[in-house]
Amino acid sequence: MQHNNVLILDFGSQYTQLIARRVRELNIYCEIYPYNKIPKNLEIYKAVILSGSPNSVRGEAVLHPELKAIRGKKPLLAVCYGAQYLAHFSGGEVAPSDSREYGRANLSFVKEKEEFFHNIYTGSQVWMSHSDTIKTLPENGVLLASTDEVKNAAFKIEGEQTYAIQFHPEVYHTTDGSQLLENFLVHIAKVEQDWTPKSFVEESVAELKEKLGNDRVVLGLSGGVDSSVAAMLLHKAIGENLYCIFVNNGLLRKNEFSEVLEQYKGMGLNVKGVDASARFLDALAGLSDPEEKRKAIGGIFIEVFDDEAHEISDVKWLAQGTIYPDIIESVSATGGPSVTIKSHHNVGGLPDFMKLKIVEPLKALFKDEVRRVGASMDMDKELLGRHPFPGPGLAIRILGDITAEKVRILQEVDAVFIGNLRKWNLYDSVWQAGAILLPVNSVGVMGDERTYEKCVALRAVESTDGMTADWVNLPYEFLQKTSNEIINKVKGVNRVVYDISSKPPATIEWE
Ligand SMILES: Nc1ncnc2c1ncn2[C@@H]1O[C@H](COP(=O)(O)OP(=O)(O)OP(=O)(O)O)[C@@H](O)[C@H]1O
Ligand SMILES: O=c1[nH]c(=O)c2[nH+]cn([C@@H]3O[C@H](COP(=O)(O)O)[C@@H](O)[C@H]3O)c2[nH]1
Ligand SMILES: NC(=O)CC[C@H](N)C(=O)O
Ligand SMILES: [Mg+2]
Repeated sequence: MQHNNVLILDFGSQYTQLIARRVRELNIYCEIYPYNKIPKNLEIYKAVILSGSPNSVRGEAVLHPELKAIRGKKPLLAVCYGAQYLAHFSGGEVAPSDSREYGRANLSFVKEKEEFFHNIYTGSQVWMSHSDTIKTLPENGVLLASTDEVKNAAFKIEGEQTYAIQFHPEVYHTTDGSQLLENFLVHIAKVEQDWTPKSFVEESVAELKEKLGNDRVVLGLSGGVDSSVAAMLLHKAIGENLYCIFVNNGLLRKNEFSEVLEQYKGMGLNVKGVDASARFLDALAGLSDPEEKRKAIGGIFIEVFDDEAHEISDVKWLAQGTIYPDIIESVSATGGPSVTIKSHHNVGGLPDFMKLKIVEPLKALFKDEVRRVGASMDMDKELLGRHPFPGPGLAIRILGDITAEKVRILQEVDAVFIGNLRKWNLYDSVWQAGAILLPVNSVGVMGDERTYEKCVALRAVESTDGMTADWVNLPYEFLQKTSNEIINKVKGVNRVVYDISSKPPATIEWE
């Protein structure tokens, strides 16, 4: 994209995505690349940021970026590991600090009249997370700020637009972090703040027109935010050549298939609803292992898509609502293999027999940006505010094997829970919510009779991107009413529990 573009080089810090978010919040476009996969077309980047890292510049696991084409040639901001790297390999010294420094600190010295610290003063709170410390500055280093514990908390290199900070401007607890990034990017590097949802729509539509021409495209539409926004963008670009397919996998929420189809009617999209519930339920029969269930569902999704694509003559492309976190998660900074926690049904590419090319118009956006892009196209607020819902649907919320009866029970429970969240005006303050059907029966007493029925768990989390999450402190009264209503209304359930686990160590979905 021909924007004022910022390059973030990732050394594996858990905060790299946050740097990108903070930069985007300044309406500046940026991209993350692994430190050892620096893009060749460097001319499009107006500034470069080096992230932190779990590695140490002193150990054998030091990560060496190739900075020849960057250092001294482009404005450069080095954070934590990045700062240590600049110090250690340019004539300074990095050593283990006497005590590890995690958490809050305050700037005790800030060099006056420095553009880098414009509007930031002594006392400003910063967030530290390091165990090495910069003992001496590199050649031509000029001290810009200190804390009580860390003398060399910020420095610049005389004669270059190179700045380095030991603390993390990207985390919320660094109070003036955004100001600092603005000082560097806008005031020093002169990057323009021209990246807005509206400009994104205009440019994407133009790019899609160019790329797709008169080709036909199929898109899996799920009723969720990502695929709906992707559909609107594509529709603007290629109109009737976009064929949307919404699959009823029999694992959707109660009435979701018909409601979502209805909702799409007003949007001018060309949507086909395909009821494949029997195929999915057949494929799932007898499976109770979470990964086996996920793989079976992924397989049927592909079969259904393939069948549908064959119905339309001359389809060339498959469009997907993939978003940025999906991409970043699959590239590891250090190139090492990361373990598979869950096989997402939509990740992993297409089998060879499907000869379609992939188009992913949202692959550079975070979820909240997708919502803003949707809003700038005047899409329905309710649709944009929908909680994420996993493609494998209720199958990963019914622990163990799946039967039509279990799906029915869970649909009813979920409908009461989500309905009540809406009634109590809690829906929008929760990032995602759902109910889980547990594979246990427990004893109860209803109308003087013994029952031996199912137990359900309710889960509601707050999060920004689903990578980490915490359970929501829902009002007791809400939980009480909801639990009552579920047990009274849903035959087969006699116990309700509330999940109070954060992610990590738990995940949002139970399977
Ligand atoms: N029932 C479905 N029918 C057709 N395609 C689907 C269905 N469920 C999921 N998909 C496809 O899988 C992709 C990934 O699903 P995912 O849930 O991550 O995104 P989403 O549904 O678009 O948005 P959200 O995260 O808000 O639920 C979707 O973008 C869509 O292309
Ligand atoms: O489209 C999807 N296909 C999947 O296979 C899948 N698995 C989990 N999720 C959603 O991802 C987010 C994180 O979920 P976990 O904490 O359970 O990994 C949560 O928002 C989950 O709902 C999925 N979405
Ligand atoms: N957050 C970081 O970048 C830490 C850098 C280095 N691993 C240290 O512990 O000092
Ligand atoms: Mg979804």
